[in-house]
Formats: sequence, C-alpha cells, structure tokens
Amino acid sequence: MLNIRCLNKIAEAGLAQFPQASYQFTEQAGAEDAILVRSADLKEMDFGAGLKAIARAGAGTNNIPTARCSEAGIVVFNTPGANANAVKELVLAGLLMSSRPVVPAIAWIESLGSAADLAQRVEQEKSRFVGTELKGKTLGVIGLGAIGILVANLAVELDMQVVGYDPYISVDAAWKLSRQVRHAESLEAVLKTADYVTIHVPLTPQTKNLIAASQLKLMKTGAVLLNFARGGLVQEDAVLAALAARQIRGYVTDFPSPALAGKRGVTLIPHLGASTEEAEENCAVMAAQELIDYLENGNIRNAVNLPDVVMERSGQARLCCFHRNVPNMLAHISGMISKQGINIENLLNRSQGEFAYTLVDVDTPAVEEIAATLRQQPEILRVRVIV
Ligand SMILES: NC(=O)c1ccc[n+]([C@@H]2O[C@H](COP(=O)([O-])OP(=O)(O)OC[C@H]3O[C@@H](n4cnc5c(N)ncnc54)[C@H](O)[C@@H]3O)[C@@H](O)[C@H]2O)c1
Ligand SMILES: O=C(O)[C@H](O)COP(=O)(O)O
Repeated sequence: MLNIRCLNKIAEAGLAQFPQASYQFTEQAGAEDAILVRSADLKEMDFGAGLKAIARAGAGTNNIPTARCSEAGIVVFNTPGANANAVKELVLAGLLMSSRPVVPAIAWIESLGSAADLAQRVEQEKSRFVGTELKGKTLGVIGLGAIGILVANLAVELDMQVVGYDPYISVDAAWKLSRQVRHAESLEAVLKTADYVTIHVPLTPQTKNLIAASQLKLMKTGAVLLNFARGGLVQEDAVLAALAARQIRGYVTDFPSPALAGKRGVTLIPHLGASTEEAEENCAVMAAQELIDYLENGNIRNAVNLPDVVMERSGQARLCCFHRNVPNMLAHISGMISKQGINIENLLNRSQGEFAYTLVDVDTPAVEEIAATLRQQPEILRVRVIV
C-alpha cells in the first residue's frame, strides 16, 4: 500500500484517481509516500524518509521548500495551466470592478432595504456610480505564462490595447498569444503606458517586490494595479503610499493582508483565483495522475525541480535515480549494472540545473543489491526500484 497525505481539501475527482487496492489516505505525519497540497505552507515542515513526491494541485510552489526537497530526492510537481481559466475570469471581474463601481453601488442599494421610494432614489442618485469603459484602454500584462496569455487574449477581445512583458516567454506560449498583443522590452515600458497593469509571474527571490515605489512612480496617474499572482510581488507600503498620493487609483488583489485591510482604493478578494469547481477538479486530477505515474512508473511530468522524464516500461525492473547533475553519473550507474552482468534494456537521462534523473530498465527483477550500492554514492539523492 502507498500512503497519500492531503494537506488541503483536494477535489474528490482527484482523490478518486488513486486505486483503492494499492493506495490509502493517511493523516499520519512521516508515514506518507506522497503529499497532495494546495496552499498549505510546508516550508518549515519536516519530511519523513519515505516521502518521495509532493504534488501541488495548482500553479504556485512558493509554499514548498523545493531546494530542500531536491536535496532529499523528493520530486515536487505542480499542475501548469490547470486553473488558468479560473484566474483569467476573476481578473476580468477585477478589471470590471475597478472600471465600474458596481461593488459600492450594490452596497448602497442594499443599505436602502425595501424603501418605498427605491426606484425614484435609484434614478436620482445613480450618477454617483458612473464608471468608465475598458474598451480603448491599455492593459499591461506582466508575465505571459498560462494565465497571462489568457488574460492578454481576453483583453484583446474586449477591444483593449494590450502590451505584454515576459523576458522568459516560452515558444509554446508565444504561439498562443494574440498577434495584437504588443511586445514590451521592459517592465518600465509596460508601467508607463498602461491604464491597468496585471501581474502573472511566480513569486521567487528574483520577483519579490517586483512592484515597489520606483515602479509605482512610473505608472500613469490614475492607473490600476491588479495582483492575482502573489502578495509578495508588490511592496504593500509603497502601494498604499501611491494610493494616498493619488498616483494610482486602485489596487485589486487576491492576497489580503492586515496592512491593506480597509484602505481607500484597495479591493481585497480572499484568494479565490483558482476557486472554481472546474479548476479545483482539473488541478486535483492532474496532480493525482502525476503522482501515480511517478510512484508506479518513475515517470516525471510537470515537476518543478526536474525536467520531464517519461519512458515506456520495458524489461523486468526499473531503477529510478534522482542525482546531482555532475560528470560521470551515467557511467557510474550503467557501469555498476553491467558489472553484475545485467543487461540494460533502456535508459533515459535528463538534467535541469543542479539535478538530474535517470531511468534504467533492466532484464532482471533482482536489482536491490545494485540499488543499495548506488545509494552509498553521495551524489545520488534517491534510488527507487520498481518491479
Ligand atoms: N490567485 C490564484 O488563485 C492563482 C492561481 C494560479 C496561479 N497563481 C499565481 O500566478 C502565477 C502565474 O501562474 P501561471 O499559471 O501563469 O504560471 P506560468 O509558469 O505558466 O507563467 C509564469 C510566467 O511568468 C514569467 N516570468 C517569470 N519571471 C518574470 C519576470 N520577472 N517578468 C516577467 N515575466 C516573468 C515566466 O516566463 C512565465 O511565462 C503562479 O506562480 C501563482 O503564484 C495565482
Ligand atoms: O498558485 C495557485 O495555483 C493558486 O494560488 C491557487 O491556490 P489554491 O489552490 O490554494 O486556491
């Protein structure tokens, strides 16, 4: 039996992927083979020696200590794109809420209750809630990954001018982007031209406080900043100062904090970007399938600390080696196997940065001794045998 531990509520459709004959769910810390998680913070968590993988049912992995996981030979997965449409739709709500004051207008109507002169007051006072249209305004999109592309393309459909910035855009992403999205050479260029700026980059040490006082100063007077990516991308004190100085008109964010609560111009949403039935199901199913293929076949799809490594099963046993990306590892692994007179049926090796992963299919199930010897090698972080 393999033990799966869920550290957040995971959609039933995802849990149903695990066959009951070979998997069980556990709440016991340290007993798990794999963890399924959404936003629970694992950064200070101790992991049991048996933990082989963590799957984040979602996009952002800043709640997972990925570097520490790699050192322990733990593969960290996420589910790219699985909740992108849900976020896109909430960004649209954010754009509409910041161009048309529907939220305060609804609050005002509710405050009137069922007053007899309701219809009359509506017509007398509705001019307090006049807004502007999105059509013709410029949207700046920072980060053109799964979400940024959908947001940029939607804004084109809304007849907005769209300018996008992503120095690391993938070829796949570039193909999906509408040709009407203008390409910005720098973050500054986006900030200077946009009426609305929306951020869709991961939170990393490099992107922390991406938008701080000097970036806010570049924004057009009266512009609106939308942040559905992570709170730490925007320096809150700076944004509050920019709002107080009327440099920007609004800050719409999915990441509330005590400092932002109740401040003029701030719209707080309780981290609902991915909270649709469809997105929760998509993420849970994708995360579960990634874990199952890794646990049962050693295949890796959508890990953040290793590249995709997928090989059809052959032979009688598979050795799965998570190791450092240093010279001679392949020769060491294959040499050890051939020294035992064992034939290698198939082998696949890929690396990403400091780490690499090697799958070896062999023609005998008797490879535990080889695995034990390989585990002695300090550059090898984990060896699994799958028969
Ligand atoms: N509010 C929510 O519920 C919610 C849901 C999903 C994702 N998110 C957040 O949104 C982020 C983006 O999600 P995604 O699915 O689009 O991820 P993604 O990996 O598909 O796209 C991220 C893009 O950001 C780009 N990028 C990285 N650093 C950059 C920089 N300095 N400047 C410009 N571009 C940069 C990358 O090249 C990539 O194209 C996630 O990391 C997560 O933090 C939030
Ligand atoms: O990075 C993500 O996918 C989102 O922030 C969603 O987080 P959640 O799964 O906790 O809703």
